[in-house]
Amino acid sequence: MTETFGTRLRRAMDERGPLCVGIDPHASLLADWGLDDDIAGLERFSRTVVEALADQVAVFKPQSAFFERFGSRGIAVLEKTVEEARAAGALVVMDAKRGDIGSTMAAYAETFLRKDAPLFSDALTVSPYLGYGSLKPAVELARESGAGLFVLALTSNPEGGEVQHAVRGDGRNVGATMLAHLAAENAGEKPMGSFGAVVGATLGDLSSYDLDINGPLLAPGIGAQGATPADLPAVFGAAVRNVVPNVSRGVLRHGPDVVALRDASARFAEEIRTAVAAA
Ligand SMILES: O=C(O)c1cc(=O)[nH]c(=O)n1[C@@H]1O[C@H](COP(=O)(O)O)[C@@H](O)[C@H]1O
Repeated sequence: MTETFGTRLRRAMDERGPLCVGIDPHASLLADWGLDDDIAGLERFSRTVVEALADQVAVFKPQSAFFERFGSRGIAVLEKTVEEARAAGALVVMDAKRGDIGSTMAAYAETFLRKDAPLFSDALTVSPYLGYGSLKPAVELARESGAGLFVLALTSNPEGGEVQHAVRGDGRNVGATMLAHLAAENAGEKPMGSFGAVVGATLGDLSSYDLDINGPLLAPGIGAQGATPADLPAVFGAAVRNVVPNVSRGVLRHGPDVVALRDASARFAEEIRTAVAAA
C-alpha cells in the first residue's frame, strides 16, 4: 500500500526538521542573483536551490505562478524542478492554490495529484473558498495517490481576515470552519493525517482556534513577511509540533552562492528547532 503523505511528512520532519523552503523565482531575485528574467535564468535559479538544499530540507514549495509567467517553457522547468527535488529525497508541496467547482477541481487534482501526471507533487495548496465540499475530488485523489493537500484556512496576508474571520450563522468563523473540516478529514490517522491547513506565522496569538487537526500546519510568513521562528510557540501553542514553517525570500536572497544558501537554510532550521524544543 502507498504510504500516506502524513506518514512521509512526519518522517521527513523527524529526520531533517520541519523547515520548508519556498522556490519563488521573483524577477527581483533573478536580478539579485545576476540572472536574466528569462527561461535560462528561471532554470538556473530553480536548479541551484534544489541542488543546494535537497539533502537538508524536508520540503520544498515551488510557487507555480513564478513558473507559469513564462508559459509552457516555464511549466517545463517546474516539472523538472519537482522531479529533481523528489529524486533528491525532499518532499514537494506544489503551491498552486487551486480551487474551483467540483468537476473542474477534479481536473486540477488530475494535474497535480495523479501519480503519473507530469506535475505530480507530494501535496498541493488549495483554496476552499468555493466551499470546502468543492475540494472533494482533490481529497479523494490525494487519498488514492498517497498525496496530501494544504487548505488555506488563516492566511498570512493582512487582507485575509475579511473572508476568514467572517462569522457564520453558527457563531464560528470561516477559518475555524476550515480547520474543523480538516480535523474530520484526518480523524484516526497515524502518525498524522495528510490534509493540512495553511495558517500564517504572522497572525499572533491563535489560541481562540482549535489547531489540533491531527495534520500538518503550513506556516508561511517567516522572513520577508516579518515573522520569526521564535514567534512560532506563541502563535501555534501545543500545535507547534505539527507546524511546517515556510521561508522563501528569507533564504533565497542569500543566493546564488550555494554555501550561503545552505547556511541561511541551516540557520532558520536551527532557530526553528530551538523554538519548538523550548515550547
Ligand atoms: O500557501 C502559501 O504558501 C501561502 C499562504 C499564505 O497565507 N501566505 C503566503 O505567503 N503563502 C506563500 O508562501 C510564500 C511566502 O514567501 P516569503 O514571504 O518570500 O517567505 C509565497 O510563496 C506565498 O505565496
